[in-house]
Amino acid sequence: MATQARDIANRSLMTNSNVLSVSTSPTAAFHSPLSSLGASQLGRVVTQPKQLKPFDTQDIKILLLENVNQSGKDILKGQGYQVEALKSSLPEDELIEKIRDVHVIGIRSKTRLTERVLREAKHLIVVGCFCIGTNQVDLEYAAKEGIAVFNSPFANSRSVAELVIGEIIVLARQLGDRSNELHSGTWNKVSAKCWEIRGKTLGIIGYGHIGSQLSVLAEAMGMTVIYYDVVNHMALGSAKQVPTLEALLNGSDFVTLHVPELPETKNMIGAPQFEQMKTGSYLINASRGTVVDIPALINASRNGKIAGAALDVYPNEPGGNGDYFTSNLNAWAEDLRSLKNIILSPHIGGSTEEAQRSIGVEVGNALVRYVNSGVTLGAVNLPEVSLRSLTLDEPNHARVIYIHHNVPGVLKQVNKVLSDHNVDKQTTDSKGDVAYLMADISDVQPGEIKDIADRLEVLPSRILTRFLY
Ligand SMILES: NC(=O)C1=CN([C@@H]2O[C@H](COP(=O)(O)OP(=O)(O)OC[C@H]3O[C@@H](n4cnc5c(N)ncnc54)[C@H](O)[C@@H]3O)[C@@H](O)[C@H]2O)C=CC1
Ligand SMILES: O=C(O)CCC(=O)C(=O)O
Repeated sequence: MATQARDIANRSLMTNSNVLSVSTSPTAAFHSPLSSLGASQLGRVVTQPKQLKPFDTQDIKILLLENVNQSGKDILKGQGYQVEALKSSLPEDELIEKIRDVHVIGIRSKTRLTERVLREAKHLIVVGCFCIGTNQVDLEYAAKEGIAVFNSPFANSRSVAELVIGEIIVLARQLGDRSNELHSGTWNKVSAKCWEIRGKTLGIIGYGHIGSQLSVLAEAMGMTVIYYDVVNHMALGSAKQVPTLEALLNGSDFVTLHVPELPETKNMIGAPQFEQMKTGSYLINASRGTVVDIPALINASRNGKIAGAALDVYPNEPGGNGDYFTSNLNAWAEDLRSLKNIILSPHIGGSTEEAQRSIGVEVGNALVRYVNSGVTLGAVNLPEVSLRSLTLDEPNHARVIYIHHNVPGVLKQVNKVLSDHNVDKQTTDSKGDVAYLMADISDVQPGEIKDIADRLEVLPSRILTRFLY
């Protein structure tokens, strides 16, 4: 689909002055040392960002789902975009209705942007995943349609790692059960099968941003850390990489999963893997619900193979707060809820004020950069391409963005179209079958842009063309 309607130009190429909050206090903010210095103190010549036309920023329609943090909403509203923000996700048919109209959609982990949904998104140019995971988006299809996808690759990693540390202690001390008992009026003071975590072995599956952060925290609590990863990662502290999943399962008192949702990680922990775990060990899953075979976990808990588990993620998750977690959603839900020493949390690994605020700023800024200037730095499905901003000193310039099939001869054809003008700067890169070209051309009048657009439109390689001027 290559529609004229998705060719959005926009009024501003402004730089964003929001600061990224990585504070430990709810109110403090982190300022880059440079942000307190005026540009003149740095000896730079100040050039005003150029106001782009013909479209107003108010023409950009944005739909934010799943309670995106205020920091993200503020950045997008600050640009003058039309922002509609909903607290929960939407059922697929309602999503399709809404997505038809918007240029930008912001989601978290719940909203599935499948090919069926994206096919209807005739105006969509970019998706913001206000989270780490992007498994909920059909990235390949989006790229084929020229729709960029951004995420926040590590702003909530620390929050997940801290939750897991908490869960390790809560499981080792059966704290969830003791608390539930006392909430219902029963005093039950026990020490049998309650343990310190000092000296125990934590096995981390997936030693990426979260797994490695957790490794450091766990060692600080006196645990021994081993990890298994398909990639050979540098061990932090005294942690040791083990060669196989089986070696990790054999050697760990606590096993925790931090892998992405992939075909290879589906049911990565099932009946055979529970057999390989130590009797009386614990399993924690704060990655994706598809990674653990839950009926196998229920069996392993009932037959005493595992002494407890903590789950933050599920194959099917409710759409919003207040929805029920029952067998209507997952056939085994009631069995799971009835088990002893099982912590069930509603996908809150990344849900802290710090993480959500940082994600809002990071993804909000990425969306503004993409809409206003076409820069794809940080995109997960398109090549990462950047050009310095146009300024007021360059009044008759236009930026051409040409997303196209990665086939031979395209540059020659595009440059033929642009050849009546001076190409001041140009960059291009490809990722798989899709390539992204940006060019700033000078001495171009608004009337001439239509002509350039029309000529690019008909090139067979075209996926999507945008003009910013
Ligand atoms: N519960 C929650 O709220 C949150 C959950 N997550 C989930 O956690 C996952 C991990 O996050 P990050 O650490 O940031 O990801 P990451 O990409 O930094 O690390 C993932 C690691 O898993 C490894 N891996 C991939 N396939 C594997 C396999 N088959 N066997 C062993 N290792 C494998 C990779 O090599 C990589 O080192 C995310 O993909 C997301 O699904 C992320 C944030 C919050
Ligand atoms: O906070 C969310 O909704 C999703 C967290 C998560 O799973 C992620 O960041 O991948």
